[in-house]
Amino acid sequence: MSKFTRFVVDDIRFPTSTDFDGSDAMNPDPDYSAAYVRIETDAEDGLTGHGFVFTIGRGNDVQCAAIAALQPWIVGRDVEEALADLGGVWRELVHDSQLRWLGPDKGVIHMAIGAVVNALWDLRAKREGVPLWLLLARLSPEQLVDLVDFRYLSDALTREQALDILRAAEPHREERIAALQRDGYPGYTTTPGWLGYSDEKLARLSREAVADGFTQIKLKVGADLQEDIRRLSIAREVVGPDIRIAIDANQRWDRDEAIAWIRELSRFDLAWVEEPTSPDDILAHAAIAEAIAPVPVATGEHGMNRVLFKQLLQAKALGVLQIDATRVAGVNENIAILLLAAKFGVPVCPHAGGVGLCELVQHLAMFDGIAVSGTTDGRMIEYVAHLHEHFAEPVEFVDAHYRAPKLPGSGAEMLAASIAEYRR
Ligand SMILES: C[C@H](O)[C@@H](O)CC(=O)C(=O)O
Repeated sequence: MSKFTRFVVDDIRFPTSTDFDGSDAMNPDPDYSAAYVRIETDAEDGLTGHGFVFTIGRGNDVQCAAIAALQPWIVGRDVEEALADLGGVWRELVHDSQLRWLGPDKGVIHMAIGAVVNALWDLRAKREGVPLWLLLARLSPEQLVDLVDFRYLSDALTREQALDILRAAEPHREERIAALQRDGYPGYTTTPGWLGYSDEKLARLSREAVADGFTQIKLKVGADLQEDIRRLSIAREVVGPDIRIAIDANQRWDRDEAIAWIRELSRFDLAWVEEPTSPDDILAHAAIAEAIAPVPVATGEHGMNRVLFKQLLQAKALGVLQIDATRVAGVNENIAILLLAAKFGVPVCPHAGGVGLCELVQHLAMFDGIAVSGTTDGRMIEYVAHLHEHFAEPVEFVDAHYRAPKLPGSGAEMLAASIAEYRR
């Protein structure tokens, strides 16, 4: 029997480097930051659980305060009991009437719960000696549905339907695990596409992406139409007709502006149009999706909770669903969203532009490919080539594929030296 004894929150900020830009139409100068939590126990194994929320600059103060406020919910409780029932812990935190009042199910408090839930999953995977993706991929369908809260979802997805999805994928799980360990999971890159890069850098990085084996790149758009046309002309010229180019407006447009702007850019043969408008505006997304078909709308990195994803799917408002490992309330809620996507037959291509998001979200995509959708067809994880060196198990990326993580845990643990150097 052991207890949770310490709960340490660190405000970690990585200033934008001269080499890496990271700017988009709504975030001109982002300082990538992490509101980072480490949970300790009095167990002899000395293992710790790590989780974080990706934020930008001073917003990290607010997020750290929200995570710190959750300490009384964790410290002092029994470790084995909590880790054996992470569905119960999730429900307790998300349905707590005092925390719920601050949402419900949205904003900094919801993301704070996500960081804590993810830290508990990190600890559980370390205790079981396996990477998180493998731990999840070997849970039974019954254990997986017990992690999910079907309240507010049952008009689109019931527990029984979720069980059917998971049972359908169950027979070939071990073959898919072997294939993942052999081949990796496909990725696409946003590295060439940040708004602040010169034409020369855009062309060079796009050329390098193709040489590195990528079949898709992503360009930020939405600040200026003529600039977008110029930058897309350069990228298309460099990569040729066979490489997919996705665009990402980071919520810049109103509905009708989005439709008109995208029509101007459609000559560049777009793979998808990401975050065209407010992430909460389901009807505008549906109208945009209808107007720009067959080019799919992609969204989700700012999706606040499972209910929003349910409605986006019900309204046919997205064609590519982008989960984010630190936006909703942790692993459990992302399992619910993966199940919803499978129910509606929509591919999941996770968001990973930020610090540590590649490290975390790869586990969820790999789990999806093995045990939920059971496929990687039409699916890719975003890849961005920066800040990986701060993590205990940085992503391993070979021939445009994520290699399956091998170390026990969720990938969230940062190196002590990096925390010491970048902590405020
Ligand atoms: C501010 C972040 O860099 C954001 O632009 C990332 C993002 O939207 C993406 O990678 O997609």
